[in-house]
Amino acid sequence: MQTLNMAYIKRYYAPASTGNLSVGFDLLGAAFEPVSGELFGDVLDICAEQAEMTLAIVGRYVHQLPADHSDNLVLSCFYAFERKVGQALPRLALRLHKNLPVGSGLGSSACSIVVACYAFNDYFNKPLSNVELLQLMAEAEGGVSGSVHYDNVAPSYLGGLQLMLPQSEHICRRLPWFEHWRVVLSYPGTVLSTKAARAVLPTELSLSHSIEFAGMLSRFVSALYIKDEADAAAALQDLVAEQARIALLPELPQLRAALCARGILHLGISGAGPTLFALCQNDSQAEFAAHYLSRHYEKNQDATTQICRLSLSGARAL
Ligand SMILES: Nc1ncnc2c1ncn2[C@@H]1O[C@H](COP(=O)(O)OP(=O)(O)OP(=O)(O)O)[C@@H](O)[C@H]1O
Ligand SMILES: N[C@@H](CCO)C(=O)O
Repeated sequence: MQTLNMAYIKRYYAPASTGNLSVGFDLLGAAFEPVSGELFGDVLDICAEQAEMTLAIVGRYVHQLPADHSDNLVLSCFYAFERKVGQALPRLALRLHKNLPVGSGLGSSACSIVVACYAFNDYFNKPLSNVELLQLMAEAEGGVSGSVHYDNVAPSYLGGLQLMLPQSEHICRRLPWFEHWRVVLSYPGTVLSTKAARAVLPTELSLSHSIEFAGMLSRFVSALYIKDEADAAAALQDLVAEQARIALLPELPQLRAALCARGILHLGISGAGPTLFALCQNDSQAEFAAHYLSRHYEKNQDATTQICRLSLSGARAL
């Protein structure tokens, strides 16, 4: 209990992230931060070195986490980090500010994993390289969702819009982005586990479908590089997950039609959902989308809608 009010030695932050970005199932992800400057991501305080590991949890979404803190990803990341480093590390008093809702499609588990691994590596003088750290994060994320995918951990750690590069030693690469784009993230307040949302996915894609998927992702990436905003927006088509997941988010088509009728570029599923992301060309569109989604998509007191820009820096010490 004492850690709840303890001063901290170091404080770390990792931002929310949107996996898939509609067009890049498991291969594309972006980190976002509210334009208001609010910290919409988890914060981890290292409060003291001591004989045993302890974790206190505070923050808006603490009630969505298991009551038994020994199950918390922050602690499992500490032991996984210690194993990867290969030497016994001093035990810490930790405090997690759980600012992201769990099972939301905002990369909540990834965010806790990223902030924890980043914090331990920084605090213990960087024994792991960027790539080793990213692999550790992805393994931890795989343990939660049932499959190793980097599309939340990579952007939350490195910032920006990240494209995964299968079989490359680089793991992922940052893509260009339109600086004036705003993304409205709307979380309805209901929980959807990533495992459950993955269970409904098709296990195979036909040849023609695979080519269409690869083609649409290529169209999006090339449009970003040549700065063709209209073509990039037109390529935001989910040809893998949306059809299978629509039964879990039945309001999406109607909400999308209403927002796109106002010139908003796209409304898609953030990660596995239920959060939706609206891609907007400017602040006034973003304000409209935020107002509309707050009114028509939020369902309870856990809900939140945030107007965001791309998080350029990702995880960091505060
Ligand atoms: N610090 C933590 N943050 C988030 N989830 C945690 C944490 N510690 C343990 N968990 C558990 O990990 C699981 C996270 O589930 P899940 O992957 O569905 O959520 P999510 O990461 O919020 O989803 P998404 O990636 O779609 O945003 C839950 O069972 C949750 O109780
Ligand atoms: N790419 C993952 C993201 C989970 O947030 C999925 O859609 O299942």
